[in-house]
Parts: sequence; C-alpha cells; structure tokens
Amino acid sequence: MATSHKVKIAARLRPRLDGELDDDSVKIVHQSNNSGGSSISTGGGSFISVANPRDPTQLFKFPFTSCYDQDSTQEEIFKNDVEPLIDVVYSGVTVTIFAYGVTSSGKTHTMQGTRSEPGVIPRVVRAMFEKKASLLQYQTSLSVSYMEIYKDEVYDLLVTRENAPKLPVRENDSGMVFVANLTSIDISGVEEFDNIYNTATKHRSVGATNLNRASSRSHAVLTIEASILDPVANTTLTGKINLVDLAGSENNKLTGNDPSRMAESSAINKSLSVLGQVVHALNQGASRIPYRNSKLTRILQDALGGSSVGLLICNLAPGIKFRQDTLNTLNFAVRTKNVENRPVVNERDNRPVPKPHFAAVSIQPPASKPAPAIVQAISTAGAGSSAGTKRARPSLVPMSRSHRTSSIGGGNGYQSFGLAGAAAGRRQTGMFEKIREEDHSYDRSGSVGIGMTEKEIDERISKAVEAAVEAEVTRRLAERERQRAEAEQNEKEAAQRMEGRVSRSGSPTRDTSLPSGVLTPLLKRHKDLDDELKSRLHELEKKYERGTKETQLADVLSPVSKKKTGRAYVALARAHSEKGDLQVALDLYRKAETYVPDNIKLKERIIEIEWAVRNNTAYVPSPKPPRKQKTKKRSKSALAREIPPMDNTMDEDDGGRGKVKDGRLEKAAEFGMDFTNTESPSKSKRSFADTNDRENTQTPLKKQKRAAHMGTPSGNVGTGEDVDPLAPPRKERRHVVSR
Ligand SMILES: Nc1ncnc2c1ncn2[C@@H]1O[C@H](COP(=O)(O)OP(=O)(O)OP(=O)(O)O)[C@@H](O)[C@H]1O
Repeated sequence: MATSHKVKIAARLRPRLDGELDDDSVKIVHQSNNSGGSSISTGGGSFISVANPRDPTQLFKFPFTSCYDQDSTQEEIFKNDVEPLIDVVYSGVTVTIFAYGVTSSGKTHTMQGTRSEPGVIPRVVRAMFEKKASLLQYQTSLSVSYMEIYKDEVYDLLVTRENAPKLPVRENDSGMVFVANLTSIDISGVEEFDNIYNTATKHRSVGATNLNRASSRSHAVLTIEASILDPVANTTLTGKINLVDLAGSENNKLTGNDPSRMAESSAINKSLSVLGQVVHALNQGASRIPYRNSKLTRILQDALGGSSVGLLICNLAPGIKFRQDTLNTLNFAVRTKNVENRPVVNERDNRPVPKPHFAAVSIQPPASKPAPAIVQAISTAGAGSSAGTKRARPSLVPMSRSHRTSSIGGGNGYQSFGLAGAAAGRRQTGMFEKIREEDHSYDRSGSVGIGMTEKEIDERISKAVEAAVEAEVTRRLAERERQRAEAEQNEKEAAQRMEGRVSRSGSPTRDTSLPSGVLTPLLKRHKDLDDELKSRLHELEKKYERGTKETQLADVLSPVSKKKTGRAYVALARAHSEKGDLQVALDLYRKAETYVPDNIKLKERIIEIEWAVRNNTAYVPSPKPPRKQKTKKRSKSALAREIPPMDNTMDEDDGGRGKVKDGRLEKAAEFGMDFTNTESPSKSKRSFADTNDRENTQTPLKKQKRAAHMGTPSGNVGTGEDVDPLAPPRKERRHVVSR
C-alpha cells in the first residue's frame, strides 16, 4: 500500500511594491520556535495573520509549516522547501511544485525569479545537474519540456508560437493523463537549459494589467525529467519535477482589463475556480473529482490526489487592497493541505521480458506498434540519446503500465525518501497485465517468486495465457452452439406453421387465429419494446409467414402497382373461371389476394370457388346487386355519395356479400346500396365486420324482398363476375350491365 503524503504548503508574503500602501492587514507572525531567523518559519508555530475586513480588531490566523515574510530570500525558500525534493525526484518519484496566488502576488518571481535573484526553476535545474554529477555509477540523463495553458488550451513553449498547435490532453491505458506531442529536449548542462528556457519564456503569454506590468496570462508547466539507469540491476528509474507557475486570479475591478484581457481573465479565473473545486471535492472525499472540467486540473491531476509529491507555494500580496484575495488564497491553501497523494516510484526493468505464448500476441500490443509515449521517452533516455534531440513524450505521467512501482527503500542505491510499498493502488488494465500482476513470479524485485528460472516464468505465463484463451474459445463455441440450436428451432416452427397453412387451405373453415410467428416469442420476451418496433416485427413476421414469390414481389411494389397486379390476376382468374377451369382460377385468385390482402370481396370469392372445387360442382357466381337507377337530376352530395373515392374501388365493387348455401350464393344483392346509404365518401370505407353486422341486422323479410328485387329484370343485376372487385375503374363499370 502506498504511503499517503499530504501536499505541503509554503506561504510567502511579497514585499510592498512602489506605490503600494504599507499597512499591517496581512502579516507573517513567527513564534518562538523559529528556525534560523526572523524572515522564515519552517518548524511550525508561525502563522499568517489577516485582519477581518468587517472587523479590523479581529484577526484570522493561518498556520503553515513554512511561512516566508517580505524579507525572505529565494535562496531560503529553495533550501528549506525545494531542495529536499530533488532527492525525491532522483528516487523515481514525480514531484509537483506550484505557485498559487492573486495576480502580482509574486508567483513568477518565486518560480522564475530574476537574473540577480533566481527563483525555484533555475535553482532546481542547477541542483538536478549537481545531483546527476554525483551519481557516477548510473547513467543519468535529464530532459525538459515546457507548456502553457492559455484560455484552456495547451501549447508547447519549446516550439515557436507560429508552430505551436493546440496540444491534446490524453489518458493512457493506465489512466494517466498526459499531453500528447509535447516536445521534450535532452539537456546536458545548466547553460543549455538556460538558453532553451529563456527562449521558451518569451513564447509565454504575458500582458500588462494595472496590477502587473508583466502579468502571466497563462499557466506555465515546466517539467524536468531525470532518467537514471542502473547498469548493474538493469533498471531505470524515472523521476520528474513539474514546476508550475499559475496565472493569478484576477479581480477585474483592479486589473482594468480591456475586452481581450477580460477573455483571458475569465479563462484564468475559471480554471482556478475548477482547481478550487477539485481540492474541495478531494477534501470532501467526493466520489467524482471534477478534474475534467479544465485542462489545468486534468494536467495537475497527478499532483492533486494522485501519485506525486506536492508542494504548494502560496504567494500573498500585502496591503488592504489585496486583503480579500489574500483570504481567498489562504482558504484555498488550508483546503489543499489536507489533500493526500500516494506517491509511487517509477521503475522500469530493462531485462528482456519473457516472450509470451503465441496466444498472447493478440492481447499484448505487437512490438511494431508504438509503445505508450512514456515508455518511448524512457527507452530513448536510457539509451543515452544525445542532447538537443527532440522527441514527443507525455508530460506529467508518472508511470506507464510498462513500469513497475516499488518501494524505494529496497536498497536501490538512491537516497531513501521513505515511501513504502507504492505498487498498490495502481490501476491495472488489459488481460496481459492482469496475468503479470497475478503471476507474482514476474516480479523480479525478489519479493515474490524468488529463485524461479526464466524458463519457469515463461511456462507460468504461457499456462496462464493458454487458460485464458481456452476459456474464451470454450465460451465462443458454446455461444455458437446456442445460436445454431435457436436457429434450428425457429426453422422447425416455421415449417410447422407452413404445414398448418397448407392443411388449412384445404378446409372450408378458415382458421382466423394468428399463427404463432417466429418473432412472437421474441416479442413476448421483450415486452418493453416500443409499439413501432413491435409493429415492425409483426410486419416482418407476416412477410416470413407468407413467404411466397408473390409476397416478396408485392412487398416491393407501390400500393398502386399492387392493385394493378391484383386486377390482372383477377382478370385471368375470371377468364379461367368462365372456362370452368376452377382450380386454375382459384390459384390465380389466391395470387391476386397476395397483392390485395385486405380485399374482403376477393376473399369471399376465393371461398366460393374453393367450395365449388372441393364439391366438384360448377361455380355459379353470385348475382350482381342491382344498380340504382340514375336520376336525371342529382344533387352534388348524392353524386359524391354515389361516386366513392378511387381508393375504395376494391371494397365497393363487389356485390358478393352473401352466404353460401347449396353451392349457390344466397345473397342480399346490395351492390350500390352500401354506397347510397353511406353518408359521405369517407364512411364508405367500411370494415368487413360492419358489413356483416348490417347483414345480420336484416330481417328475413327484408332479405327476401331484396332477393326478389335482384331477380327483377331490371337489367341492372349482374352475374357477380361483372362486379369483380378488381375490375376496371368504377366509371366504366358503373354502366356495365349483366352479360
Ligand atoms: N519576493 C519579492 N521580492 C521582490 N519583488 C517581488 C517579490 N515578489 C514579487 N515581486 C515583484 O512583484 C511584481 C509582481 O510579481 P510577479 O509578476 O511575480 O507576480 P505574479 O503573481 O506572477 O503575477 P501574475 O499572476 O499577474 O503573473 C513583480 O514586479 C515582482 O518583481
């Protein structure tokens, strides 16, 4: 389990600048246990005192372990709080130091400093090179990267501004955030660094405000990475120090920002506000930390609640003018000091990794694929790449999955920082990693599986991979078998249904119940399907049920074409029926039905002919219902009632609404009557049920009268064939009389 490490806070009050009022509203109070002088306190017991803006007699006290007053020097801050962290970096840990405070509170002065008073950055670089020089038994290399976050976009400061695209912030497989394509330059000495840094600093976005002539308009993150190769153990430690100069929160009443500065200011304030939210969420132990709400917090994720060691330098500006901002800064600092990190050591074992079993090839990324950027960076550095060579590398990524985390107290030859058992808590992803993690023999640190030979390790990994692959294969086979059985079952059911239909078609009574379709079980299983989907499935099922060539053809035809095709079949059927070839006629009528499945009269016609075929009797078409005599003068509405819309042709033209009795149709010849009884054309779209109801409500007397009427030589009574539902359009048919 990695030891937790709280973010350390150092507060620094800058001296009063020319023109600023000298008042005591913000003070550093050193108590008796001061270590080494009046300007600093690092042993605790000292505090920052701020007068309550509402009641000046009341003082707010903010105790911190390191308090630096106006007289403190750059050297003091470095010696007390920064220098000890150099060893931490050389232990393979990531360290993040960030300067926080209101605009003009001295952040850039503290981090960068001046030529005469160099700040944290130049001092860190010098100390890193000094340390490197002392580690003669190791192959050590240092590299630098530098970026700024300007209006929530990341830019590379090591390339010229014109060539600096917005860089994406990404996350690697291990959940570590990094800036993709950020330039990293190997540095061989302080001078080289100074040249690079001085040039890069000019690229940084800086502007003048009322409060600061050279106010940083962006957050700048400088990273020095140390790669330490131990040739004996064949391991590489990678330590990093991120030096962050944040842009200051801005009170736009004081800055006098113009519109363009206001946009910058709002981006700065927003990102700082998210930083505050992140710290707050960490303190609350919230389940969701809003790192993603700004690039700044995403990039600093590892320093806040992550795996690096953190130092927050709180820069304070003196005087009543900044008092409220000072209080805000101190409140942020108080919350930040409770943030716990779990630092880990980033160590890479350079010994060749046992070749995985062939089956693992698909699981582990192929060698030709670019390894995670962090690995590339380490490999290059480990190989002693020459100074000045640029390469893309991630920034602020403490480790990759190719790294192994371990306790640094384990006799690695570096000065101990006392972080134990850091391996725990790392997120492991990917099958291969899991296997390596579970198979402790892979850990060559000696803690587990010690004494195993390379061959044994190989075998164990192969076995684990084989087992995993075998399980996967079994699972897939079982799945395939299940799908095959399901398909077979469906086929069987469909065949049974088809058989059922064939036998039904030979029976005079129709099975009106819906066949249980292939999709019906599906619908039952998924009761929550929405109606549209259900109706589509039903439609599919119907198509499947019909399954004939005609059905398929009918499905692709437009409604008009379907009707025409239906008519054509009916015409043919009629011709055959007239010739007495009833079986052929029946088949043709059935085909016609496929195209006009909803036509009730056609269905009745089919029943009639079926009956005739089965009983081997002649088919006598139903008599045509009488047509109403044309009156000379018809009202418009009567005309409308008489001439139904074309769409209704199928439903309206047949007079065959009778009952079959002794092979003859004993019908009430109602042709035309339905229309004239219809109030409006729209009402003429009656359902079959309606029609039957009407039939059923007729008294026998009425039926007799109607039959008698049909029998009158009016000349309007058709044979039934003439009023075929699929006959030519009504206008012509309306005047067709019995043949
Ligand atoms: N400790 C200090 N001693 C002397 N001068 C200082 C000190 N701290 C800051 N200053 C001066 O105060 C001014 C503002 O400082 P600086 O630019 O570092 O502020 P900042 O917090 O970085 O502001 P911004 O957020 O606007 O960039 C500068 O002129 C700087 O030289």
